[in-house]
Amino acid sequence: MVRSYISKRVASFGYAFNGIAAFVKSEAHAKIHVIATLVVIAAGCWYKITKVEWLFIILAIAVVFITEMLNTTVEKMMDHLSPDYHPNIKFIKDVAAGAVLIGAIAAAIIGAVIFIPYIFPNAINL
Ligand SMILES: Nc1ncnc2c1ncn2[C@@H]1O[C@H](COP(=O)(O)OP(=O)(O)OP(=O)(O)O)[C@@H](O)[C@H]1O
Repeated sequence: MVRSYISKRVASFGYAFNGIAAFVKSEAHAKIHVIATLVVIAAGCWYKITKVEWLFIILAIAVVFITEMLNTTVEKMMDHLSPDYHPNIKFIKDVAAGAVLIGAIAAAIIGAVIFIPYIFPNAINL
């Protein structure tokens, strides 16, 4: 009983990791996010950003990936259910894309507020 519960949970983790791998493999946006994430992590290590700054960076990375992954699932679901043009599909896809945009803008602001003072120490203090 306990064993089957644990093996089911382990399998669920496997499916979730498969989902991340499938997303990165199939979506061009995902590859760009992975490269951007690696650049940001390298910059964070290089400038030795603080613990709190790391927390914001991790949150920003997560928001970008989560919104992009949910947007991709919404797009795939809509294309599967209704490949033809429909105003409701337009609404659903546009709202999902809007969520991605909000996440990306928030991440860009967080990145700028954290890294600009490190990159340009003499610039205005953000
Ligand atoms: N079946 C449809 N019915 C109505 N409008 C649609 C439909 N498919 C796409 N659209 C419109 O086209 C926009 C782009 O849709 P699409 O699925 O191509 O997303 P995308 O952002 O270009 O995705 P990706 O670049 O990840 O393939 C949608 O936001 C929506 O406005």
